[in-house]
Parts: sequence; structure tokens; C-alpha cells
Amino acid sequence: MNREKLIDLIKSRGSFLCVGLDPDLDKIPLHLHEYEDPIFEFNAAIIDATRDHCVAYKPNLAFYESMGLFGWQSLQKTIEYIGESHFTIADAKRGDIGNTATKYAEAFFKNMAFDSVTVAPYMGSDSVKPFLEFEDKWVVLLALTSNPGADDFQLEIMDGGVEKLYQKVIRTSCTWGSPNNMMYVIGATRPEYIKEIRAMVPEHFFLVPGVGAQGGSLADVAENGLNSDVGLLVNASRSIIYAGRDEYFAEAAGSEAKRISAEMKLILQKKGLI
Ligand SMILES: O=C(O)c1cc(=O)[nH]c(=O)n1[C@@H]1O[C@H](COP(=O)(O)O)[C@@H](O)[C@H]1O
Repeated sequence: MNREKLIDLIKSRGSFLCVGLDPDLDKIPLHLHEYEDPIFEFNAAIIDATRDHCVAYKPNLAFYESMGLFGWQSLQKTIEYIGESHFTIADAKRGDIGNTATKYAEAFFKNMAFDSVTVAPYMGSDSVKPFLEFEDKWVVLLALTSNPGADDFQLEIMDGGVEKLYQKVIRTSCTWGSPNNMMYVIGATRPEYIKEIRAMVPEHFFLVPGVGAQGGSLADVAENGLNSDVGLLVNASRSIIYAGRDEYFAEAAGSEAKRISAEMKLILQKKGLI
């Protein structure tokens, strides 16, 4: 999906919600275990219930890879089930030397029809650029993550310099691609940095995880991160997909997605963006 189509989708739906598909066999309702592929059944029900309220889906690969071959099959079926109506993010956090990176890119962009993949920048430009060679496909680069460990390196000034690591990552990487094929991961748990990062890269989209289960605030993220193209995809995984744990789990997920997207619509209207 190209940038224009993504922006149209967001503005026409009045939502910048990304639903994280992080299914865990220990958490999905028991009655689904009777199906041949419980993970896919769970995802399909969540997708049916949420698709009108969100613009993107982000399956996190760990939840599929942990189940071996069956997990990969569930992922493949899930991505086909979503189809082309939504922006899709393979949350794989890949990063390796060039020829290996090309194979990772082929895995997600050719073998599976994902629109984007999360990539770690720390092996440098040759580990990221192979992902940027595919038309209408995106790199979602880790910049300032939502977890407490971001303090260990990302928020540190390295080697007596003046920049923090996440600042160097953004300043260096923003020339590798363009706002048409690169986004940045900025955690919702660190809203105080979003404004500064928006000033550094005014046009890029940010994928913002960390609202819901990790406690980040949608209002704070929007206040600091919106740009004239909206420029945000805000992800929530557990708070949506496990909003209900019984046979009405899909309805509960749909209600939670609807609630968040209604809040987003109000924000966009107030800012005059829709
Ligand atoms: O790349 C990510 O998506 C990501 C980056 C980050 O900084 N923090 C973060 O939580 N994530 C992912 O976003 C999702 C957050 O899930 P919830 O906390 O359940 O909403 C998980 O799939 C995480 O792996």
C-alpha cells in the first residue's frame, strides 16, 4: 500500500488504529481449541469484529513462530484473510547483513503479502536498505521503543557525544528511505519525546505501540505526534484482542476497537484533519 492510499484510508475511516494480532493459545477462549487451527479462528473473529474500526493489523511473529509450522500456517491464512483493505505490518524486528536482509524482505513482501516489516537499525544501512527496494512496501524502523529497556541504550548519549542513540538512529536513517517507504517505531510510553522526534522528521509516519496494556495515553501521543497527513498508526494488542475472554470475545474486541477509534475520530475532527 502506498502512502497516498494509507492516508486516504485513515482519513476516510477517521481512525489511525492498528490492531495487534498477538494470539496466545493460553489466553484464547477454550471453545476455539476444538478447531483445527484455533489461532486462525481467533484472528478471523477478531478481524471480522474490528475491521471497520481500524486501518492496520500487526501480527507479532513471536506468537506464530513459537508454534512452529502450524504458527506459520496460521499467519499465512491470517494475512490472506485481511486482504488488501488494511495496512499490514509483520512485526518481526529483523536486521542482518545485506544478502540475509534480502531474504527476510522476500519472506514478508513476496512470500507473504505484508505491506511492511519492523526492522532493527543497529546493523546499519546495508541491513535496512534491502527492505526498501520493494515498491509500495515499508520499513518500520525501531527508534525509541516502549519498553523500560529503552533506557539502557536508546536514551543514552553514546561515546561522549551530544546525541542520544535514538536521535542518531533517526538522523542517520531518514536519508536511507523516504517518508513514502519508512516509518519509525516510537513508544506511546514516552510521549515527552514524541514532539521532539516529530520536529526531526515532520513527514514520516510513526508506529506507536504501548497504549492499553502498557499504559500509554492516546491523547498525549496525538497531541505531540500528529502531522497534516495524520502521520500516526497507534497500535493496541492485548487490550483489544483480550478485552473479553469468553464466547463473546470478538464482540468485546470490536467494542474496544470502536471505543478507541471513536476517540481518534474526535481528535482528528478537533485538529481539522478530517
Ligand atoms: O515493534 C513493535 O510493534 C513494538 C515496539 C515497541 O517499542 N513496543 C512494543 O510493545 N511493540 C510491540 O507492540 C505490541 C504491544 O502489545 P500490547 O502491549 O499488548 O498492546 C507487541 O506486539 C510488542 O511486541
